[in-house]
Amino acid sequence: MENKNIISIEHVTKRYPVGDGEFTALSDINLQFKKGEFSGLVGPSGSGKTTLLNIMGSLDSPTEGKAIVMGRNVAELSHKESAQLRNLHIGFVFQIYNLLPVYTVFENVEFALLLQNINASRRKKMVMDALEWVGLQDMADKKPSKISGGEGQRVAIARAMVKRPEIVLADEPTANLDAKNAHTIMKTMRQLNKELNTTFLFSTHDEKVMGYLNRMIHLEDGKVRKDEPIEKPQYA
Ligand SMILES: Nc1ncnc2c1ncn2[C@@H]1O[C@H](COP(=O)(O)OP(=O)(O)OP(=O)(O)O)[C@@H](O)[C@H]1O
Repeated sequence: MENKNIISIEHVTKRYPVGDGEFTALSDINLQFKKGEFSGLVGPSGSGKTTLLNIMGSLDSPTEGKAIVMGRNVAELSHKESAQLRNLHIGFVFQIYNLLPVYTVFENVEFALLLQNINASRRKKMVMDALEWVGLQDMADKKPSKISGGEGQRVAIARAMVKRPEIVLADEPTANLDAKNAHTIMKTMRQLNKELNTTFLFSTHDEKVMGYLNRMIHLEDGKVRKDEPIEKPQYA
C-alpha cells in the first residue's frame, strides 16, 4: 500500500433529491490520497465537505463516479462488507458519534473493538495504549459527564485510533474547543500520523487545524477550487 493511493475519488458527483428536483452537493470531484497524508477539506458551510467525508468513510455512496477506499469501490460493497471496511480500517472523529454517557471513558473506547474478535486482556491493553496516546490513562473510569469538552474530544480520538486504522476521518474535530485544547488534539493527531503512518483527513473551518495540514483542498459549491500542498505547515 506504501506508494499506492489509499483513497481515490474518481469523477464523484452526489445529488440529493429535494422537493421535485435535486440538489448537487458534489460535482465531478477527483482526488487521490496517499498513505500517511495529513490533509484537510476546507471551504464554506454547505460546500460539500461532510458529504465527501461520508463517501470516503463508506457511510454514503456517490450518485456518479467511484470512491475507491483501500482498493475497494465503496458503491459495490454489501452492507456487511462496508461495515467491515469501517470496523477494521477507518476511524471516525465525527460529532454525530458522541460519547455514550452511561459508559466510562474506557468502555467508550473499547466499543470500537467489540466487533472484532479480540480477547479481553488484549482489548484492555489496546484501550489503555490508546488512552495513553491522548494523555487520558488516568481518566479511564470516569463517565463522559465528568470530563471536559477537550478531554471528551481526546477520548473520541482514542476511540478512532484504538484499532490502529489505516485512515482517520475527522469532521470539524476542534468545533467547540478553546484554542489550547484545539492545539493539543491537533498535536496528538499529528504525532500519531508520524508514529503510525495513519492517513488523516479533516474537514474544517478552523484556521488552527489548517495550520497543521500538509495539504489543503478547497471546496466551493461542491467543486474542488484549489488543491494546495503545504511545504511548511504553520504549527507542525
Ligand atoms: N441528505 C441531504 N439531503 C439534501 N441535501 C443535503 C443532504 N445532505 C447534505 N445536503 C446539502 O448538501 C450540501 C453540502 O452539505 P455538507 O454537509 O457536505 O457541507 P459542509 O461543507 O460539510 O458544510 P458544514 O461546514 O456546514 O458542515 C449542503 O447544501 C447541504 O444542505
